[in-house]
Amino acid sequence: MENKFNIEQNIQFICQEFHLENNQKIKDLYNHLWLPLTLHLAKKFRAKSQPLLVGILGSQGTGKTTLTKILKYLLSHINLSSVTISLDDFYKTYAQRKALEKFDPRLIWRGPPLTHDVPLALEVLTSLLQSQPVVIPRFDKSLHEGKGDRISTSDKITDKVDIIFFEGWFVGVKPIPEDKFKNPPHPIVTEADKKFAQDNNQRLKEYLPLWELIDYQIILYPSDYRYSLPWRQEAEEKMKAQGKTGMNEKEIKEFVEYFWKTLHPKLFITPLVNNSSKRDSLIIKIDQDHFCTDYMIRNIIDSSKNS
Ligand SMILES: Nc1ncnc2c1ncn2[C@@H]1O[C@H](COP(=O)(O)OP(=O)(O)O)[C@@H](O)[C@H]1O
Ligand SMILES: O=C(O)[C@H](O)COP(=O)(O)O
Repeated sequence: MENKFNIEQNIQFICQEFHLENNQKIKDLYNHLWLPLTLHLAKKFRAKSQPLLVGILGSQGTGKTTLTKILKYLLSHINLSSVTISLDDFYKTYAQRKALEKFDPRLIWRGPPLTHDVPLALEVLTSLLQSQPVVIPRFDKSLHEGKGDRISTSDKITDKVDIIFFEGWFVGVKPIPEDKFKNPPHPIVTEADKKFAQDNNQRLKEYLPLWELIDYQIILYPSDYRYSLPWRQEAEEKMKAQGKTGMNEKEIKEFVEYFWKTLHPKLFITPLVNNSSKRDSLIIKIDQDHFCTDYMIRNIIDSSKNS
């Protein structure tokens, strides 16, 4: 199956298309992560023989969007169709979030539990899993000075899709025991911060039916969660370079810290990583330049190469 992949040509395309520097690290990622993972997902799909829902969890800027685009491209080489949906696509509209802010003034930014339309997400993902025609909403983060809004151009899917990528900053994250908030990590400092974190923990319950649909979970796990700040700045710069409006530096910092206060990666993602089972999840440990540092990954997915 591997000879369907022209390595040099694919790497060149990926780098050009996704604005990555063509270097040895990218070649290593291609050989040890992207290609074996593509084959692993194909194997999982064939075993299920129905659409496979792959959840991709990673804090801000870990590379969820880039990874799903690459996997989508490689899957097309073995005639598997895929679609990517972001948790962000299910954000409530700008107007709905303005109303939400009146209900809870702490919801000043998009992001926390309650700012998504969960029933809509359930409807869309269930339809895709049942190969029913569906309209996927889309969200543009650049609107309203970076606050974002749902856009009118949605994606209509009428053909059967083999693999559904569902990516987002807390896709698959579950509520944690209350005692974990006794000595919370920075920047959860004040009593008000603590209360906000605890309320978000409770509000996560609404999302559990969504996570139950996931067949296979991938977690992009940075060696330091604080990398989200430079990554987010980088992404916002790229957005502005395309002529779109975005947040300024101060706003980006507040936004990223807000996410940490909402569902802190140390509280919510680290336990998932520590308790994951190899059968239904894959942990991809990454360093600051998004390079996968964990060669164990080969052991997990190597078997797929022979299929
Ligand atoms: N494997 C990679 N190598 C180098 N840069 C990457 C890689 N993956 C993502 N990036 C860069 O990191 C930034 C955030 O990536 P993105 O895919 O948008 O993350 P997310 O969707 O998790 O927010 C972007 O500027 C992107 O080009
Ligand atoms: O609303 C957002 O900007 C995202 O949910 C978090 O950012 P990300 O796309 O970098 O994860």
